[in-house]
Amino acid sequence: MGALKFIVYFSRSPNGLIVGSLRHFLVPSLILAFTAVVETMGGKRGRTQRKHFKQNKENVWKRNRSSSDANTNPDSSSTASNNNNNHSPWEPFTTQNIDFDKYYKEQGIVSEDEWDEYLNVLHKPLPAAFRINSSGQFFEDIRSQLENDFMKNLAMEVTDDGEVDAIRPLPWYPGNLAWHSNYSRMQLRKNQTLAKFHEFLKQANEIGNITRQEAVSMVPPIFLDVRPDHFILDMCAAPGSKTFQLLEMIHQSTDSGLLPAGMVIANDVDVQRCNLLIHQTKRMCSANLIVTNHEAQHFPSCHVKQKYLEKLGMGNVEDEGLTQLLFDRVLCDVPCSGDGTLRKAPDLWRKWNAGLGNGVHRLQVQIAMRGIALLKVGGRMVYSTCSMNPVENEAVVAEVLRSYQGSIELLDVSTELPELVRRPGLKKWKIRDRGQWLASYENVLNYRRNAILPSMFPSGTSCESKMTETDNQQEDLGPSGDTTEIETATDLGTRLQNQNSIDNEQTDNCAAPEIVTVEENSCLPLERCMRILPHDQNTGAFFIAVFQKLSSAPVVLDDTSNLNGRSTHEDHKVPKNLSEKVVEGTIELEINSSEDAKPEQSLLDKVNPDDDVLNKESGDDASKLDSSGVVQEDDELEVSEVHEDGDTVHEEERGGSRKLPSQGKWRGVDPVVIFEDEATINGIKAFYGINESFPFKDHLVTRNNDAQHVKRIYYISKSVQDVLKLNIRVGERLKITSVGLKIFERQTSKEGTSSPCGYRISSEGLPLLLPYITKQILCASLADFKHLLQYRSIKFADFVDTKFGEKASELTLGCCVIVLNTGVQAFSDTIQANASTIAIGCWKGRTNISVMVSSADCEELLERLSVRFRSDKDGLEAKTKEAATEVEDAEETDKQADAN
Ligand SMILES: C[S@@+](CC[C@H](N)C(=O)[O-])C[C@H]1O[C@@H](n2cnc3c(N)ncnc32)[C@H](O)[C@@H]1O
Repeated sequence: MGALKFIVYFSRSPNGLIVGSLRHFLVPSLILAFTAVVETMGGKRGRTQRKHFKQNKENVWKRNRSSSDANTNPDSSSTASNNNNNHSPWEPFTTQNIDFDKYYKEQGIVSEDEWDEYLNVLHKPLPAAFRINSSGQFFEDIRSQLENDFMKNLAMEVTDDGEVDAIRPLPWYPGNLAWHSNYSRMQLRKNQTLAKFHEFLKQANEIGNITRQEAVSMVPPIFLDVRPDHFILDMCAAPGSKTFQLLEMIHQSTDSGLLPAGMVIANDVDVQRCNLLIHQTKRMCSANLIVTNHEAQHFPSCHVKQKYLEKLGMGNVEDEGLTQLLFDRVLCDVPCSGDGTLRKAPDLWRKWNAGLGNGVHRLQVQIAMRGIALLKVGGRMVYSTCSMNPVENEAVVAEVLRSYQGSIELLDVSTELPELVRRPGLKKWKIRDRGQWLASYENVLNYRRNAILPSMFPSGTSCESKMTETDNQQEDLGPSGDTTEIETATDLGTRLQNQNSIDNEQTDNCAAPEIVTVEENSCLPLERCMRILPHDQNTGAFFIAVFQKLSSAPVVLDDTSNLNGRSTHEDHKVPKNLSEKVVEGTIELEINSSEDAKPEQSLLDKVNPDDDVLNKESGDDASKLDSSGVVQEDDELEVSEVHEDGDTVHEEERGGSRKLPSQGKWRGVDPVVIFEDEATINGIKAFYGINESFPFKDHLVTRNNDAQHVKRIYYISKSVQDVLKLNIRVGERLKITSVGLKIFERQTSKEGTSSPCGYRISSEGLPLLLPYITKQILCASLADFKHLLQYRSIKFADFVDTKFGEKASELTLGCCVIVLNTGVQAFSDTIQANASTIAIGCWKGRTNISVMVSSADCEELLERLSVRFRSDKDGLEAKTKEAATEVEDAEETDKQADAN
């Protein structure tokens, strides 16, 4: 059965990094085609990505120190024994982990009689899944090809496991737009039909017509309930599969040439992963996207206060555009231990231990808190992880609910997406630390209180409050009255002794609690959370919780917060209970950021005289916390408009309307500069005959201050423009790594320099501009259009339609657009483009027309055309001929009219 194989796995490691591992092992036959993401991206991947993957490559067979060290860590001791002592690198990797089994059995993640099935499925490779890009021009064709061709033709092709219907739509995903495929790579190559399917997947993925994505990972954006006018923040966005989904959602129903009113900010802390994100989302061609690079828990506030505007004599907030950056939707897909991806990343079996989840809990809470703070009242936030662990899931949700009590609600979404099988969140769980079970915070030894936090436990209470509670109301221990004693003080003493010997560490400062420890049970409605488990519908695992913000929450920051097991360091200041001191208004968590604000001169210096103040402010956000820990509302960003001497600056004093200056303060990040070089813009407009209704002003940006040497010009939507303007106003708090859609590119070829226009239209920008172009645009017959895609360059005289060849020769030297005549269009010079218009960017040279589209794009487009037009091929050609005759007749009539 097995065959010796080299398999390259790319998987999400616990911290969210993509880990590539070259494995040398006996394949039990089911190695999924999609697992080797590299295969599809390989040849085309940019330098940055290759470097990134290379750096993370790890041979899971190589015995490293951590596996031999595992004996010293009680939580991974059995993992080490699982690896056994035979150091042969040829042995299949382990998919067993006794600690894992113990941990999840104890948590009651599934009932006892389900356990074997659960584990059995968890050990199987993950079926591949992909989504059709619903905002793509060909999405209906692709869906119908899957439904009518592949699904039917492959109906007889059972998988190696005997699975029938190995490709099928995911029943819970709207509109048959997401699919499951369970063929192994070997199978995909076995016969022609499967090979064709494989080729289809590779090609469509590369172009962006489909996106490979784990089925369960598609769920969180659906629960966000996105509308095209929403401002959305994706807090931990890389590598960007969910960002892509969010962009699809806002673009879905937008007409050709128009942009939605909403926008997405996709953020990730890791610069290299931001590059993956940019690469991934580039396929979406969106002018409504900003990619930022911040720690999500410190994502900046961008807020210019109303009363400050009043102070400046600018009372009308409407006139000032956006004055605060809050979001209608926030996706909080946090870094996690990742054990929900075990089927895709089996190397995790070896690495898994309970400490992984404990280690990320604090960060997860901080990110989720920040997400809520940045949410508009009435807005939704989805919190999700690809982990099954309650400490990363229910415990985080509970802590957020406790901190924002009353001002947020955990939504019951049980009626949404009814076909998705999911389980309610847990109400009780335990914490495992260093080989010991802890049912309550009072079990935590003093010296472990830096790592094990009160918020990890179902009650969420610290020792002191717990003691007060137990003293006062022993009987009131949870809504169900579950007071099961699981450990007595004597047991605990014995356990502490055991732990002491296990850890071989001093226990001088151990707490010696004398209270009875009871199993905790959360009184919060955590059953509204959703846990998707692998054996329910043959997927990976995921956890999802949906919050709604009910009111602008008052908040107190307090050093003794539940997250502060360790110290009173500023970084750990997070909202605590809201019952004490409060401040009105939106929560502003201004926590000391480790990010680097560059105090360098930039274009901003010339425009904004307050730069020194701004730098000071963004470098020292923690100064906003007063001694009591209360956020000082008055400080909030108002200094962005105040001189150091305290004088306010009026807009007029700066010389009228303020320009959008560059983003120049972040080290290593190119500035975002509004491109307003009139001569160049007018030249572009005139060359392509771009209709005046196309909005240019303040919609073009570059990453280069020097207008004369701009290589790429990007287009931004009005929503993105508003955010950029606000960002300038607040002192460039957002560190923007990518923004907008590449619309024009400087000509670099020899011939390009002799064209009257120095810029060509990029493929990404063409769909947006198409309805507005009136010059340098021609309509070609299907035959000529296909020839162009096939041969990539055709001499004027060699076009099938000689008239088209003549017209092409009359175009001005430079970039041009060739539109496919689908029969409805007459061969005239006025082309009425709409969402269904198929067009490509070309180059009109001295003797020929050449396409300016990658060969992969050409191949995919050819494939799309052959699928779309195969059924009515004859009809189309007849229509084309008819249209050509009509035009000829019209021209003849014109000529006669002219002659008369
Ligand atoms: C689970 S992955 C996100 C997957 C992504 N949402 C998607 O669907 O493609 C977690 C991401 O969080 C990022 N991350 C880790 N710590 C972070 C932090 N403090 N702030 C922002 N991002 C962080 C990691 O770099 C990683 O890309």
